Amino acid sequence: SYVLDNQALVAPVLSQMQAGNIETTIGELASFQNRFYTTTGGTDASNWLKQKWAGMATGRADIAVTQFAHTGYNQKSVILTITGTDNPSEVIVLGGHLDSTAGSGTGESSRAPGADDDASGIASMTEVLRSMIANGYKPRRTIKMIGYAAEEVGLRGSQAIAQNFKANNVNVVGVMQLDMTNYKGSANDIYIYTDYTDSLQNDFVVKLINTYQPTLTIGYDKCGYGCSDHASWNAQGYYTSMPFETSFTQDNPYIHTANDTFANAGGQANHSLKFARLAASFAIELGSDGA
Ligand SMILES: N[C@H](Cc1ccc(I)cc1)C(=O)NO
Ligand SMILES: [Zn+2]
Ligand SMILES: [Zn+2]
Repeated sequence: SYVLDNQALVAPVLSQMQAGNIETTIGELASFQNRFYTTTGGTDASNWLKQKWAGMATGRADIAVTQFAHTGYNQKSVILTITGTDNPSEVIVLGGHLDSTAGSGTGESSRAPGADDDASGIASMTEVLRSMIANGYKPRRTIKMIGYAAEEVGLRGSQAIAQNFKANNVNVVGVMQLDMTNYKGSANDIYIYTDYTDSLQNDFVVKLINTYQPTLTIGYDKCGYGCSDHASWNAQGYYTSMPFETSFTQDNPYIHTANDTFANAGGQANHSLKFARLAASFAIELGSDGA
């Protein structure tokens, strides 16, 4: 439910989260020449993320990491599953995309670091995972973290996954998308996007920010189109939210170029940490609810 009644579980996980760890993961992902959905870099990045998350989950029998193969291109999505203890059929999804692009004509040697778009989102999720494990957190519901393939070419990875989940009647109770979390280009800290998302869940997200990160300021905006993977889940009727780094007109000008670097987002991950903490509070508040 959207009642905040798991503060004792949320607080220690949030306090342990650090920007430096997010910076490290952004650097690792940005070091691939590109992560485009049809290149070897795109395939290598997917395999790398699977190995990284699996390594972090060592010793946790309730955590599994799999790859979701897509038809028509080699890059696979990566799905980490933390199986719930006593209410496992109800599922929370945190998502970001692992592919990157340098724009039209991206090929094997194209440089596309995608530090903000969307290494920042993957790195934010990874820090959530690390702190949950460090604190021995075990959810009652199932929590899935998904690195989508092929977002840049039409939300293709998330569309396949959301359709698959719907076809299999997976009871996803909430989805949060983290796409671009580290470029602070606007006055407010977190912008709640109101199109292709769910308004009641968005109100819950605002409550999470006001409760767990009360110094942060909130803005609202719209993309006007399906601007990231949340739209794939929305299309299948699932509740989604997309907290975003800036207002629509002030978005990161470097994305989809070789200049989407960590340095060009300010050379620190403090903005991403806000989104990582929001994602952690979202997953733990919802994930700790019984049937
Ligand atoms: N279209 C999105 C980028 C994007 C998303 C939201 C806003 I506001 C501005 C720009 C993309 O490239 N996602 O990978
Ligand atoms: Zn993106
Ligand atoms: Zn993009």
